[in-house]
Amino acid sequence: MTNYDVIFIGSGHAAWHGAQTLAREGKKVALIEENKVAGTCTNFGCNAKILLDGPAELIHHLHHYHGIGINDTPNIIWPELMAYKHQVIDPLSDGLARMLSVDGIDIIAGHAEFTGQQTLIVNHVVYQADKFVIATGQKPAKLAIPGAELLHDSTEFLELSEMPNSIVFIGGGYIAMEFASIARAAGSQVTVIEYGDHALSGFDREYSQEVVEDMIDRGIHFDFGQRVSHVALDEKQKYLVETAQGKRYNADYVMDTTGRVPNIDNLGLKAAGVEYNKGGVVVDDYLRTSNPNIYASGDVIAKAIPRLTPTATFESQYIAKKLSGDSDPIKYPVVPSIAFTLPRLAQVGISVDDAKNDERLRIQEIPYGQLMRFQTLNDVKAKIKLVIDQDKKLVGASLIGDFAPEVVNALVPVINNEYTSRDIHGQIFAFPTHSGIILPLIANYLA
Ligand SMILES: Cc1cc2nc3c(=O)[nH]c(=O)nc-3n(C[C@H](O)[C@H](O)[C@H](O)COP(=O)(O)OP(=O)(O)OC[C@H]3O[C@@H](n4cnc5c(N)ncnc54)[C@H](O)[C@@H]3O)c2cc1C
Ligand SMILES: NC(=O)c1ccc[n+]([C@@H]2O[C@H](COP(=O)([O-])OP(=O)(O)OC[C@H]3O[C@@H](n4cnc5c(N)ncnc54)[C@H](O)[C@@H]3O)[C@@H](O)[C@H]2O)c1
Repeated sequence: MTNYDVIFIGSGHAAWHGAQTLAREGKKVALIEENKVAGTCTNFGCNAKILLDGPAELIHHLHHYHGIGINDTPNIIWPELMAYKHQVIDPLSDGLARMLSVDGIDIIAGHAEFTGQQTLIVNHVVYQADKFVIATGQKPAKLAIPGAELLHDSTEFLELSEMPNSIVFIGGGYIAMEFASIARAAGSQVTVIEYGDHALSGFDREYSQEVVEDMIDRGIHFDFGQRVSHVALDEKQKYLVETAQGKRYNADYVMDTTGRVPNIDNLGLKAAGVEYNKGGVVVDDYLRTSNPNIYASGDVIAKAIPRLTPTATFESQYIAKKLSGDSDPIKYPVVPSIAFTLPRLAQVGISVDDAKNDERLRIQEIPYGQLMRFQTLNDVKAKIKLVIDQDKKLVGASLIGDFAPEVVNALVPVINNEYTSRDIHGQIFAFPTHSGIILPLIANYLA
Protein backbone atom coordinates (compact mmCIF):
# COMPACT_ATOMS: atom_id res chain seq x y z
CA MET A 1 0.00 0.00 0.00
CA THR A 2 1.40 3.41 -1.04
CA ASN A 3 0.48 6.50 0.98
CA TYR A 4 0.12 10.06 -0.31
CA ASP A 5 -0.95 13.38 1.14
CA VAL A 6 -3.18 14.03 -1.87
CA ILE A 7 -4.23 11.85 -4.80
CA PHE A 8 -5.92 13.44 -7.82
CA ILE A 9 -7.95 11.11 -10.05
CA GLY A 10 -7.52 12.52 -13.56
CA SER A 11 -4.74 14.68 -14.96
CA GLY A 12 -6.64 17.44 -16.80
CA HIS A 13 -6.81 21.10 -15.86
CA ALA A 14 -9.04 20.24 -12.89
CA ALA A 15 -6.15 18.24 -11.45
CA TRP A 16 -2.65 19.21 -12.50
CA HIS A 17 -2.61 22.92 -11.58
CA GLY A 18 -3.60 22.19 -7.99
CA ALA A 19 -1.35 19.12 -7.85
CA GLN A 20 1.62 21.23 -8.90
CA THR A 21 0.89 23.91 -6.29
CA LEU A 22 0.61 21.29 -3.52
CA ALA A 23 3.76 19.43 -4.62
CA ARG A 24 5.72 22.69 -4.66
CA GLU A 25 4.58 23.23 -1.06
CA GLY A 26 6.19 19.90 -0.14
CA LYS A 27 3.12 17.61 -0.18
CA LYS A 28 3.42 14.07 -1.50
CA VAL A 29 1.11 14.09 -4.51
CA ALA A 30 0.02 11.58 -7.17
CA LEU A 31 -2.13 11.88 -10.30
CA ILE A 32 -3.93 8.82 -11.64
CA GLU A 33 -4.69 8.85 -15.37
CA GLU A 34 -6.27 6.10 -17.46
CA ASN A 35 -5.79 7.84 -20.81
CA LYS A 36 -3.38 10.57 -21.94
CA VAL A 37 -1.80 12.83 -19.32
CA ALA A 38 -3.17 16.41 -19.51
CA GLY A 39 -6.79 15.38 -20.16
CA THR A 40 -9.44 16.48 -22.63
CA CYS A 41 -8.66 20.13 -23.31
CA THR A 42 -5.03 19.54 -24.25
CA ASN A 43 -5.37 16.24 -26.12
CA PHE A 44 -8.93 16.01 -27.42
CA GLY A 45 -10.55 19.42 -26.93
CA CYS A 46 -9.72 23.13 -26.95
CA ASN A 47 -6.12 23.02 -28.22
CA ALA A 48 -6.63 20.56 -31.07
CA LYS A 49 -9.89 22.25 -32.04
CA ILE A 50 -8.49 25.78 -32.18
CA LEU A 51 -5.49 24.58 -34.21
CA LEU A 52 -7.77 22.97 -36.82
CA ASP A 53 -9.98 26.07 -36.77
CA GLY A 54 -7.05 28.38 -37.68
CA PRO A 55 -7.28 28.14 -41.49
CA ALA A 56 -11.11 28.19 -41.34
CA GLU A 57 -10.91 31.44 -39.37
CA LEU A 58 -8.51 32.90 -41.94
CA ILE A 59 -10.85 31.98 -44.79
CA HIS A 60 -13.73 33.54 -42.88
CA HIS A 61 -11.74 36.79 -42.55
CA LEU A 62 -10.89 36.68 -46.26
CA HIS A 63 -14.61 36.46 -47.10
CA HIS A 64 -15.01 39.95 -45.62
CA TYR A 65 -12.83 41.23 -48.47
CA HIS A 66 -14.69 39.57 -51.35
CA GLY A 67 -15.46 42.28 -53.83
CA ILE A 68 -13.28 44.82 -52.06
CA GLY A 69 -9.81 43.50 -52.83
CA ILE A 70 -9.81 39.68 -52.65
CA ASN A 71 -11.71 37.30 -54.91
CA ASP A 72 -10.29 33.83 -54.34
CA THR A 73 -10.64 31.70 -51.25
CA PRO A 74 -7.83 29.21 -50.65
CA ASN A 75 -8.58 25.52 -50.02
CA ILE A 76 -7.72 23.75 -46.80
CA ILE A 77 -5.41 20.77 -47.39
CA TRP A 78 -6.81 18.70 -44.54
CA PRO A 79 -4.18 15.91 -44.40
CA GLU A 80 -1.40 18.53 -44.11
CA LEU A 81 -3.33 20.41 -41.44
CA MET A 82 -3.92 17.16 -39.55
CA ALA A 83 -0.21 16.31 -39.74
CA TYR A 84 0.55 19.74 -38.24
CA LYS A 85 -2.02 19.08 -35.51
CA HIS A 86 -0.22 15.86 -34.58
CA GLN A 87 3.13 17.65 -34.63
CA VAL A 88 1.91 20.33 -32.21
CA ILE A 89 -0.57 18.49 -29.98
CA ASP A 90 0.89 14.99 -29.64
CA PRO A 91 4.00 16.00 -27.63
CA LEU A 92 2.02 18.10 -25.12
CA SER A 93 0.98 15.14 -22.96
CA ASP A 94 4.52 13.81 -22.42
CA GLY A 95 5.76 17.39 -21.96
CA LEU A 96 3.32 17.97 -19.10
CA ALA A 97 4.15 14.58 -17.54
CA ARG A 98 7.86 15.51 -17.54
CA MET A 99 7.11 18.93 -16.04
CA LEU A 100 5.01 17.39 -13.25
CA SER A 101 7.64 14.75 -12.45
CA VAL A 102 10.21 17.54 -12.00
CA ASP A 103 7.92 18.77 -9.20
CA GLY A 104 8.04 15.27 -7.66
CA ILE A 105 4.48 14.29 -8.62
CA ASP A 106 3.94 10.56 -9.23
CA ILE A 107 1.85 9.76 -12.29
CA ILE A 108 0.07 6.43 -11.97
CA ALA A 109 -1.27 4.98 -15.24
CA GLY A 110 -4.59 3.15 -15.06
CA HIS A 111 -8.22 3.29 -13.99
CA ALA A 112 -8.84 4.35 -10.39
CA GLU A 113 -11.68 2.86 -8.37
CA PHE A 114 -12.41 3.62 -4.72
CA THR A 115 -12.54 0.53 -2.54
CA GLY A 116 -13.35 2.35 0.69
CA GLN A 117 -13.57 5.76 2.38
CA GLN A 118 -9.85 6.43 1.97
CA THR A 119 -8.47 3.79 -0.37
CA LEU A 120 -8.54 3.17 -4.06
CA ILE A 121 -7.17 0.58 -6.41
CA VAL A 122 -5.35 0.92 -9.74
CA ASN A 123 -4.17 -2.19 -11.61
CA HIS A 124 -4.55 -4.31 -8.44
CA VAL A 125 -2.38 -1.93 -6.38
CA VAL A 126 -4.03 -0.23 -3.40
CA TYR A 127 -3.31 3.44 -2.71
CA GLN A 128 -4.16 5.43 0.38
CA ALA A 129 -4.18 9.20 0.90
CA ASP A 130 -5.22 11.81 3.45
CA LYS A 131 -7.22 13.62 0.77
CA PHE A 132 -8.50 12.72 -2.68
CA VAL A 133 -9.66 14.94 -5.53
CA ILE A 134 -12.03 13.48 -8.11
CA ALA A 135 -11.16 15.26 -11.38
CA THR A 136 -12.34 12.69 -13.89
CA GLY A 137 -14.08 15.08 -16.31
CA GLN A 138 -16.76 14.12 -18.79
CA LYS A 139 -17.08 11.91 -21.86
CA PRO A 140 -19.28 12.21 -24.96
CA ALA A 141 -22.93 11.27 -24.40
CA LYS A 142 -24.24 8.36 -26.47
CA LEU A 143 -27.73 8.51 -27.94
CA ALA A 144 -29.91 5.58 -26.89
CA ILE A 145 -31.14 4.77 -30.41
CA PRO A 146 -30.68 1.90 -32.86
CA GLY A 147 -27.38 2.44 -34.71
CA ALA A 148 -25.82 4.58 -31.94
CA GLU A 149 -22.67 2.43 -32.09
CA LEU A 150 -22.06 3.72 -35.64
CA LEU A 151 -21.84 7.34 -34.55
CA HIS A 152 -18.58 9.27 -34.16
CA ASP A 153 -17.57 11.62 -31.34
CA SER A 154 -15.45 14.78 -31.02
CA THR A 155 -12.23 12.84 -30.31
CA GLU A 156 -12.60 10.90 -33.56
CA PHE A 157 -13.33 14.08 -35.55
CA LEU A 158 -10.15 15.67 -34.23
CA GLU A 159 -8.21 12.65 -35.63
CA LEU A 160 -9.79 12.52 -39.12
CA SER A 161 -7.07 11.81 -41.68
CA GLU A 162 -9.38 12.85 -44.56
CA MET A 163 -12.30 15.26 -44.38
CA PRO A 164 -15.47 13.29 -45.30
CA ASN A 165 -17.46 14.56 -48.31
CA SER A 166 -20.56 14.95 -46.17
CA ILE A 167 -21.17 15.07 -42.41
CA VAL A 168 -24.32 15.11 -40.28
CA PHE A 169 -24.03 16.55 -36.77
CA ILE A 170 -26.72 15.43 -34.35
CA GLY A 171 -27.20 18.31 -31.90
CA GLY A 172 -26.59 22.03 -32.39
CA GLY A 173 -24.49 22.83 -29.31
CA TYR A 174 -20.91 24.00 -28.90
CA ILE A 175 -19.17 21.03 -30.51
CA ALA A 176 -21.50 20.68 -33.49
CA MET A 177 -21.44 24.38 -34.33
CA GLU A 178 -17.66 24.76 -33.97
CA PHE A 179 -16.83 21.56 -35.85
CA ALA A 180 -19.46 22.24 -38.54
CA SER A 181 -17.72 25.56 -39.28
CA ILE A 182 -14.35 23.79 -39.61
CA ALA A 183 -15.73 20.93 -41.73
CA ARG A 184 -17.50 23.30 -44.11
CA ALA A 185 -14.38 25.43 -44.57
CA ALA A 186 -12.51 22.20 -45.36
CA GLY A 187 -15.00 21.43 -48.15
CA SER A 188 -17.50 19.05 -46.54
CA GLN A 189 -21.28 19.20 -47.12
CA VAL A 190 -22.57 19.75 -43.61
CA THR A 191 -26.00 19.26 -41.99
CA VAL A 192 -26.83 20.11 -38.38
CA ILE A 193 -29.90 18.41 -36.90
CA GLU A 194 -31.05 19.96 -33.62
CA TYR A 195 -33.80 18.77 -31.31
CA GLY A 196 -34.62 22.26 -29.98
CA ASP A 197 -35.78 25.28 -31.97
CA HIS A 198 -32.40 27.04 -31.97
CA ALA A 199 -28.68 26.37 -31.79
CA LEU A 200 -26.18 27.25 -29.07
CA SER A 201 -28.54 27.70 -26.17
CA GLY A 202 -26.80 29.70 -23.47
CA PHE A 203 -25.78 32.42 -25.91
CA ASP A 204 -27.83 35.44 -26.91
CA ARG A 205 -30.73 34.06 -28.98
CA GLU A 206 -30.61 36.81 -31.63
CA TYR A 207 -26.84 36.57 -32.04
CA SER A 208 -26.81 32.77 -32.24
CA GLN A 209 -29.49 33.05 -34.94
CA GLU A 210 -27.15 35.39 -36.85
CA VAL A 211 -24.40 32.78 -36.62
CA VAL A 212 -26.82 30.17 -38.00
CA GLU A 213 -27.74 32.51 -40.87
CA ASP A 214 -24.08 33.11 -41.64
CA MET A 215 -23.46 29.36 -41.66
CA ILE A 216 -26.48 28.85 -43.96
CA ASP A 217 -24.96 31.44 -46.33
CA ARG A 218 -21.81 29.33 -46.39
CA GLY A 219 -23.87 26.29 -47.44
CA ILE A 220 -24.47 24.54 -44.11
CA HIS A 221 -27.91 22.96 -43.86
CA PHE A 222 -29.90 23.17 -40.57
CA ASP A 223 -32.96 21.30 -39.41
CA PHE A 224 -34.51 22.25 -36.06
CA GLY A 225 -37.20 20.46 -34.06
CA GLN A 226 -35.89 17.06 -35.21
CA ARG A 227 -35.13 14.16 -32.88
CA VAL A 228 -32.86 11.57 -34.45
CA SER A 229 -34.41 8.15 -33.93
CA HIS A 230 -32.39 5.72 -36.07
CA VAL A 231 -29.02 5.48 -37.79
CA ALA A 232 -27.90 2.79 -40.25
CA LEU A 233 -24.89 2.17 -42.46
CA ASP A 234 -25.34 0.54 -45.90
CA GLU A 235 -22.94 -1.74 -47.75
CA LYS A 236 -21.37 1.27 -49.52
CA GLN A 237 -20.48 2.79 -46.09
CA LYS A 238 -23.14 5.50 -46.52
CA TYR A 239 -25.06 6.49 -43.41
CA LEU A 240 -28.82 6.89 -43.30
CA VAL A 241 -30.08 9.11 -40.47
CA GLU A 242 -33.80 9.21 -39.67
CA THR A 243 -35.74 11.42 -37.29
CA ALA A 244 -38.90 10.74 -35.31
CA GLN A 245 -40.48 13.56 -37.33
CA GLY A 246 -39.96 11.55 -40.54
CA LYS A 247 -36.93 13.25 -42.12
CA ARG A 248 -34.09 11.23 -43.70
CA TYR A 249 -30.51 12.26 -44.43
CA ASN A 250 -27.59 10.54 -46.18
CA ALA A 251 -23.98 11.23 -45.22
CA ASP A 252 -20.45 9.81 -45.25
CA TYR A 253 -19.92 10.51 -41.54
CA VAL A 254 -22.28 11.14 -38.61
CA MET A 255 -21.35 12.79 -35.32
CA ASP A 256 -23.19 12.37 -32.02
CA THR A 257 -22.78 15.86 -30.56
CA THR A 258 -25.66 15.70 -28.12
CA GLY A 259 -23.69 16.63 -25.01
CA ARG A 260 -21.25 15.19 -22.49
CA VAL A 261 -21.80 13.10 -19.35
CA PRO A 262 -19.70 12.82 -16.16
CA ASN A 263 -16.98 10.16 -15.92
CA ILE A 264 -18.28 8.44 -12.78
CA ASP A 265 -18.69 4.87 -14.01
CA ASN A 266 -16.75 2.20 -12.11
CA LEU A 267 -15.24 4.83 -9.84
CA GLY A 268 -16.43 3.17 -6.63
CA LEU A 269 -18.28 6.30 -5.47
CA LYS A 270 -20.69 4.24 -3.36
CA ALA A 271 -17.80 2.47 -1.59
CA ALA A 272 -16.25 5.87 -0.87
CA GLY A 273 -19.51 7.34 0.42
CA VAL A 274 -19.57 10.03 -2.30
CA GLU A 275 -22.96 11.32 -3.40
CA TYR A 276 -23.60 11.86 -7.10
CA ASN A 277 -26.41 12.39 -9.56
CA LYS A 278 -26.68 12.38 -13.34
CA GLY A 279 -24.99 15.83 -13.47
CA GLY A 280 -21.91 14.48 -11.68
CA VAL A 281 -20.38 14.49 -8.19
CA VAL A 282 -22.28 16.58 -5.62
CA VAL A 283 -20.12 19.10 -3.72
CA ASP A 284 -20.62 21.84 -1.14
CA ASP A 285 -19.31 25.43 -1.28
CA TYR A 286 -15.82 24.10 -0.46
CA LEU A 287 -15.87 21.61 -3.35
CA ARG A 288 -16.04 18.88 -0.69
CA THR A 289 -18.11 15.80 -1.43
CA SER A 290 -20.29 13.95 1.07
CA ASN A 291 -17.04 12.25 2.18
CA PRO A 292 -15.11 15.06 3.95
CA ASN A 293 -11.75 13.72 2.74
CA ILE A 294 -12.76 13.65 -0.91
CA TYR A 295 -13.07 16.78 -3.06
CA ALA A 296 -14.19 17.16 -6.68
CA SER A 297 -12.95 19.56 -9.33
CA GLY A 298 -13.75 20.45 -12.94
CA ASP A 299 -16.24 19.01 -15.40
CA VAL A 300 -17.16 16.03 -13.18
CA ILE A 301 -18.87 18.28 -10.61
CA ALA A 302 -22.67 18.56 -10.76
CA LYS A 303 -22.68 22.33 -11.17
CA ALA A 304 -24.40 25.30 -12.77
CA ILE A 305 -21.14 27.13 -13.51
CA PRO A 306 -19.94 26.54 -17.13
CA ARG A 307 -17.85 23.41 -17.63
CA LEU A 308 -14.80 24.98 -19.20
CA THR A 309 -11.03 24.79 -18.90
CA PRO A 310 -10.65 28.06 -16.97
CA THR A 311 -13.29 27.00 -14.41
CA ALA A 312 -11.58 23.59 -14.01
CA THR A 313 -8.24 25.36 -13.44
CA PHE A 314 -9.82 27.78 -10.96
CA GLU A 315 -11.38 24.91 -9.00
CA SER A 316 -8.17 22.92 -8.84
CA GLN A 317 -6.25 25.96 -7.57
CA TYR A 318 -9.01 26.61 -5.02
CA ILE A 319 -8.72 23.03 -3.71
CA ALA A 320 -4.92 23.40 -3.43
CA LYS A 321 -5.40 26.53 -1.27
CA LYS A 322 -8.10 24.81 0.78
CA LEU A 323 -5.85 21.81 1.46
CA SER A 324 -3.10 24.21 2.51
CA GLY A 325 -5.27 25.75 5.18
CA ASP A 326 -7.52 28.41 3.56
CA SER A 327 -11.01 28.32 5.01
CA ASP A 328 -13.05 30.50 2.61
CA PRO A 329 -15.78 28.95 0.45
CA ILE A 330 -15.19 29.06 -3.31
CA LYS A 331 -16.28 32.33 -4.89
CA TYR A 332 -16.36 32.40 -8.66
CA PRO A 333 -15.68 35.61 -10.55
CA VAL A 334 -17.73 36.03 -13.76
CA VAL A 335 -16.98 33.32 -16.30
CA PRO A 336 -16.71 34.26 -19.99
CA SER A 337 -17.97 31.61 -22.45
CA ILE A 338 -17.07 31.59 -26.12
CA ALA A 339 -18.44 29.62 -29.05
CA PHE A 340 -15.61 29.44 -31.57
CA THR A 341 -18.03 29.55 -34.46
CA LEU A 342 -17.54 31.81 -37.49
CA PRO A 343 -18.35 34.54 -36.57
CA ARG A 344 -17.55 34.03 -32.87
CA LEU A 345 -20.06 34.37 -30.02
CA ALA A 346 -19.24 35.39 -26.46
CA GLN A 347 -21.15 35.73 -23.22
CA VAL A 348 -20.15 36.97 -19.78
CA GLY A 349 -22.05 37.78 -16.58
CA ILE A 350 -25.82 38.30 -16.63
CA SER A 351 -27.34 37.31 -19.97
CA VAL A 352 -29.56 39.57 -22.01
CA ASP A 353 -32.44 37.08 -21.68
CA ASP A 354 -32.21 37.17 -17.87
CA ALA A 355 -31.87 40.97 -17.93
CA LYS A 356 -35.11 41.28 -19.91
CA ASN A 357 -36.97 39.82 -16.91
CA ASP A 358 -35.39 42.17 -14.39
CA GLU A 359 -36.61 45.75 -14.46
CA ARG A 360 -33.54 46.93 -12.51
CA LEU A 361 -31.33 46.04 -15.46
CA ARG A 362 -30.94 47.95 -18.71
CA ILE A 363 -29.75 46.57 -22.06
CA GLN A 364 -27.70 48.74 -24.38
CA GLU A 365 -26.62 47.51 -27.81
CA ILE A 366 -23.60 48.90 -29.66
CA PRO A 367 -23.36 47.71 -33.28
CA TYR A 368 -19.65 48.47 -33.25
CA GLY A 369 -18.85 46.64 -36.50
CA GLN A 370 -20.64 49.42 -38.33
CA LEU A 371 -18.82 52.25 -36.62
CA MET A 372 -16.37 54.15 -38.76
CA ARG A 373 -13.42 53.05 -36.66
CA PHE A 374 -14.16 49.36 -37.35
CA GLN A 375 -14.99 49.64 -41.05
CA THR A 376 -11.40 48.78 -41.91
CA LEU A 377 -12.13 45.12 -41.11
CA ASN A 378 -15.54 44.98 -42.81
CA ASP A 379 -16.79 42.81 -39.93
CA VAL A 380 -20.18 44.51 -40.17
CA LYS A 381 -21.99 41.98 -37.96
CA ALA A 382 -19.85 42.73 -34.90
CA LYS A 383 -22.12 43.87 -32.05
CA ILE A 384 -22.27 43.95 -28.30
CA LYS A 385 -25.23 44.04 -25.91
CA LEU A 386 -24.35 45.47 -22.52
CA VAL A 387 -26.29 44.67 -19.36
CA ILE A 388 -26.07 47.61 -16.96
CA ASP A 389 -27.45 47.75 -13.41
CA GLN A 390 -29.16 50.56 -11.51
CA ASP A 391 -25.81 51.88 -10.28
CA LYS A 392 -24.69 52.12 -13.91
CA LYS A 393 -22.20 49.26 -13.47
CA LEU A 394 -21.56 46.70 -16.19
CA VAL A 395 -22.92 43.32 -15.03
CA GLY A 396 -23.02 41.34 -18.26
CA ALA A 397 -22.43 41.35 -22.00
CA SER A 398 -23.22 39.32 -25.12
CA LEU A 399 -21.11 39.66 -28.23
CA ILE A 400 -21.00 38.53 -31.83
CA GLY A 401 -18.08 39.19 -34.17
CA ASP A 402 -14.70 37.90 -35.23
CA PHE A 403 -12.88 39.48 -32.30
CA ALA A 404 -15.53 38.80 -29.64
CA PRO A 405 -13.20 36.43 -27.69
CA GLU A 406 -10.57 39.10 -27.14
CA VAL A 407 -13.12 41.82 -26.40
CA VAL A 408 -14.96 39.71 -23.83
CA ASN A 409 -11.71 39.13 -21.93
CA ALA A 410 -11.25 42.89 -21.71
CA LEU A 411 -14.71 43.15 -20.09
CA VAL A 412 -13.94 40.62 -17.34
CA PRO A 413 -12.08 43.10 -15.07
CA VAL A 414 -14.66 45.81 -15.85
CA ILE A 415 -17.37 43.58 -14.35
CA ASN A 416 -15.35 41.96 -11.55
CA ASN A 417 -13.82 45.25 -10.36
CA GLU A 418 -16.98 47.32 -10.99
CA TYR A 419 -15.09 49.85 -13.10
CA THR A 420 -16.61 53.31 -13.47
CA SER A 421 -16.38 55.48 -16.53
CA ARG A 422 -13.56 57.34 -14.83
CA ASP A 423 -11.61 54.09 -14.23
CA ILE A 424 -11.72 53.33 -17.95
CA HIS A 425 -11.18 56.85 -19.28
CA GLY A 426 -8.23 57.22 -16.91
CA GLN A 427 -6.28 54.59 -18.86
CA ILE A 428 -4.54 54.63 -22.22
CA PHE A 429 -5.26 51.70 -24.56
CA ALA A 430 -3.36 50.77 -27.71
CA PHE A 431 -4.93 51.91 -31.00
CA PRO A 432 -6.28 50.64 -33.36
CA THR A 433 -7.38 47.59 -31.38
CA HIS A 434 -10.86 46.22 -30.71
CA SER A 435 -10.73 46.37 -26.93
CA GLY A 436 -8.98 49.75 -27.04
CA ILE A 437 -11.87 51.24 -29.00
CA ILE A 438 -14.76 49.40 -27.33
CA LEU A 439 -13.78 50.02 -23.70
CA PRO A 440 -14.03 53.84 -23.96
CA LEU A 441 -17.34 53.44 -25.85
CA ILE A 442 -18.71 51.28 -23.02
CA ALA A 443 -17.42 53.75 -20.45
CA ASN A 444 -19.88 56.31 -21.82
CA TYR A 445 -22.76 54.24 -20.39
CA LEU A 446 -21.25 53.65 -16.95
CA ALA A 447 -21.39 55.72 -13.78
C1 LIG B 1 -14.16 19.08 -28.38
C2 LIG B 1 -14.07 19.95 -27.15
C3 LIG B 1 -13.72 21.27 -27.27
C4 LIG B 1 -13.63 22.08 -26.13
N1 LIG B 1 -13.30 23.39 -26.30
C5 LIG B 1 -13.18 24.17 -25.21
C6 LIG B 1 -12.76 25.52 -25.35
O1 LIG B 1 -12.52 26.01 -26.45
N2 LIG B 1 -12.62 26.27 -24.22
C7 LIG B 1 -12.88 25.75 -22.98
O2 LIG B 1 -12.71 26.47 -21.99
N3 LIG B 1 -13.30 24.47 -22.82
C8 LIG B 1 -13.45 23.67 -23.91
N4 LIG B 1 -13.84 22.37 -23.76
C9 LIG B 1 -14.13 21.88 -22.40
C10 LIG B 1 -12.82 21.51 -21.66
O3 LIG B 1 -12.09 20.58 -22.43
C11 LIG B 1 -13.15 20.92 -20.30
O4 LIG B 1 -13.94 21.84 -19.57
C12 LIG B 1 -11.89 20.62 -19.50
O5 LIG B 1 -11.06 19.72 -20.20
C13 LIG B 1 -12.26 20.02 -18.13
O6 LIG B 1 -11.12 19.60 -17.46
P1 LIG B 1 -11.19 18.42 -16.38
O7 LIG B 1 -9.80 18.28 -15.84
O8 LIG B 1 -12.33 18.62 -15.48
O9 LIG B 1 -11.55 17.11 -17.22
P2 LIG B 1 -10.68 16.36 -18.34
O10 LIG B 1 -9.76 17.26 -19.05
O11 LIG B 1 -11.68 15.59 -19.14
O12 LIG B 1 -9.77 15.34 -17.49
C14 LIG B 1 -10.29 14.22 -16.83
C15 LIG B 1 -9.28 13.09 -16.95
O13 LIG B 1 -9.64 12.06 -16.04
C16 LIG B 1 -9.33 10.82 -16.63
N5 LIG B 1 -10.14 9.79 -15.95
C17 LIG B 1 -11.50 9.67 -15.96
N6 LIG B 1 -11.89 8.66 -15.15
C18 LIG B 1 -10.75 8.12 -14.62
C19 LIG B 1 -10.50 7.07 -13.70
N7 LIG B 1 -11.49 6.37 -13.12
N8 LIG B 1 -9.20 6.78 -13.41
C20 LIG B 1 -8.18 7.48 -13.95
N9 LIG B 1 -8.38 8.51 -14.82
C21 LIG B 1 -9.64 8.83 -15.13
C22 LIG B 1 -9.69 11.01 -18.09
O14 LIG B 1 -8.99 10.09 -18.91
C23 LIG B 1 -9.25 12.46 -18.33
O15 LIG B 1 -7.94 12.52 -18.84
C24 LIG B 1 -13.91 21.53 -24.87
C25 LIG B 1 -14.28 20.18 -24.74
C26 LIG B 1 -14.34 19.40 -25.87
C27 LIG B 1 -14.73 17.95 -25.73
N1 LIG C 1 -15.92 26.71 -26.82
C1 LIG C 1 -16.06 25.98 -25.72
O1 LIG C 1 -15.85 26.44 -24.62
C2 LIG C 1 -16.48 24.54 -25.84
C3 LIG C 1 -16.40 23.89 -27.06
C4 LIG C 1 -16.79 22.56 -27.13
C5 LIG C 1 -17.28 21.90 -26.01
N2 LIG C 1 -17.35 22.56 -24.83
C6 LIG C 1 -17.86 21.84 -23.62
O2 LIG C 1 -18.39 20.58 -24.02
C7 LIG C 1 -19.75 20.49 -23.60
C8 LIG C 1 -20.52 19.60 -24.53
O3 LIG C 1 -20.69 20.17 -25.82
P1 LIG C 1 -21.78 19.56 -26.82
O4 LIG C 1 -21.81 20.40 -28.03
O5 LIG C 1 -21.57 18.09 -26.98
O6 LIG C 1 -23.11 19.66 -25.99
P2 LIG C 1 -24.16 20.85 -25.79
O7 LIG C 1 -24.86 20.53 -24.53
O8 LIG C 1 -23.52 22.17 -25.98
O9 LIG C 1 -25.18 20.67 -27.03
C9 LIG C 1 -25.89 19.49 -27.27
C10 LIG C 1 -27.06 19.82 -28.19
O10 LIG C 1 -27.62 18.59 -28.65
C11 LIG C 1 -29.03 18.73 -28.70
N3 LIG C 1 -29.62 17.37 -28.63
C12 LIG C 1 -29.66 16.55 -27.56
N4 LIG C 1 -30.26 15.38 -27.88
C13 LIG C 1 -30.61 15.45 -29.20
C14 LIG C 1 -31.23 14.57 -30.12
N5 LIG C 1 -31.66 13.36 -29.74
N6 LIG C 1 -31.42 14.98 -31.41
C15 LIG C 1 -31.01 16.21 -31.80
N7 LIG C 1 -30.40 17.10 -30.96
C16 LIG C 1 -30.20 16.72 -29.69
C17 LIG C 1 -29.36 19.61 -27.51
O11 LIG C 1 -30.62 20.23 -27.67
C18 LIG C 1 -28.18 20.61 -27.54
O12 LIG C 1 -28.46 21.75 -28.32
C19 LIG C 1 -20.22 21.93 -23.52
O13 LIG C 1 -21.33 22.09 -22.69
C20 LIG C 1 -18.99 22.60 -22.95
O14 LIG C 1 -18.93 22.38 -21.56
C21 LIG C 1 -16.97 23.87 -24.72
